[in-house]
Amino acid sequence: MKIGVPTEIKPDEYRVGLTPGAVRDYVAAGHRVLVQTGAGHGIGADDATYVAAGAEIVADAAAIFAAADMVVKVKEPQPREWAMLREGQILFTYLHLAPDPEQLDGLLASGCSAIAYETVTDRTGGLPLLAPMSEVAGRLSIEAAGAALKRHAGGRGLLLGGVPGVAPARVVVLGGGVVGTHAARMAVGLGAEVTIVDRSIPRLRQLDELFGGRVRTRVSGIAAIEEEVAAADAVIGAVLVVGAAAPRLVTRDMLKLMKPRAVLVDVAIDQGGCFETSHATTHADPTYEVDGIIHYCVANMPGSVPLTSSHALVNATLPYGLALANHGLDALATDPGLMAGLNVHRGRLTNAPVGESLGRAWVSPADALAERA
Ligand SMILES: NC(=O)C1=CN([C@@H]2O[C@H](COP(=O)(O)OP(=O)(O)OC[C@H]3O[C@@H](n4cnc5c(N)ncnc54)[C@H](O)[C@@H]3O)[C@@H](O)[C@H]2O)C=CC1
Ligand SMILES: CC(=O)C(=O)O
Ligand SMILES: [Mg+2]
Repeated sequence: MKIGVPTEIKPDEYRVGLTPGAVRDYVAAGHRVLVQTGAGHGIGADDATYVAAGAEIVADAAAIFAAADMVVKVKEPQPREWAMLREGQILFTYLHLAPDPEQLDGLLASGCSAIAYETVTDRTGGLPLLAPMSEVAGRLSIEAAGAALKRHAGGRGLLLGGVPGVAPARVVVLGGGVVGTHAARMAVGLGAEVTIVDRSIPRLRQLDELFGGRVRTRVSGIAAIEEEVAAADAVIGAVLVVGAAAPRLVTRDMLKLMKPRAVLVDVAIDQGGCFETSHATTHADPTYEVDGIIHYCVANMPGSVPLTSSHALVNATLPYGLALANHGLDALATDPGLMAGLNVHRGRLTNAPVGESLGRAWVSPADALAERA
């Protein structure tokens, strides 16, 4: 199979879909890998390094999309990329379709088969291709909160950990999954007072054990969220309902209860955001203010640490990518977790939560594959 790796074009996105190390594995398995010139710039891997790994360098994205049987990316395709996808081609990348009907229409019109990293599942129901970036984003979320809390940045002027004799900041984490756990770990490490809110009581039990009583835990609900948000200096939005638009847990009215210049970091913004007042921002201009509350809503947080992130992502995607390269879409039939990743196939939407979030018709991936092989 011909594997295409275009340069990422989302603003301030420095990750790359395949590292030179991963290229070696594809080439060793008998595949050709076409890499756009400069695609590895953000991780310090120049064209010569990719060539040494066995890749062929291609001048532009159009040539990659024209030649590749499978395009391997990081971020959701941008409008000029939808236009280059075609029938029979596999797209393997993050998609985050629930808040993005225009992208869905672009993918449906292309006829491609699009597999979303964020809906691939493993045997335990975990999200193996989302988890590494959630680890990164969870850790970064506390750095973002700490930066936004600084007075010159518009925040309350508070140090997350305080100092002896002065109370630390109160950090509330909504959602105790991968992002939430890694955010809590960083916040606890810095000495902040941390509360994790989740709708799953078994998950809260695990977190209580994991942190040895060093975090407070609360069951999610309107009253609990209102109380916690009112007391918080920083709130990290880290909830997920797989594939679906994020639940809007913090309403605009709740902002009025908050301390002036407190900070909201909406990591869940890639699924539409869990604060009513969230809209996506960029690394170049990451924050804005609503009713005196600072919002940070960067949808590609791991893109700012591409060396860590590209390697962590490719470590996880490589076995799945190789299975697709070796067997094409037949790889889905033998791995129900990879089947769950199929969001679009030859003009059909194949993910139920995306369909329900957007009010669109959908069919199961297996039915779509059987109907339109
Ligand atoms: N902005 C960015 O750059 C990045 C964003 N993300 C996003 O972060 C979000 C979280 O991802 P993960 O931690 O991997 O998901 P996860 O599935 O590991 O954890 C989500 C948690 O949210 C909880 N939850 C769901 N509904 C809830 C509710 N109503 N109240 C309280 N808790 C609720 C679940 O029980 C679960 O524990 C996702 O939207 C993901 O795409 C991940 C990486 C990078
Ligand atoms: C998961 C995601 O949105 C990212 O890594 O950018
Ligand atoms: Mg997006």
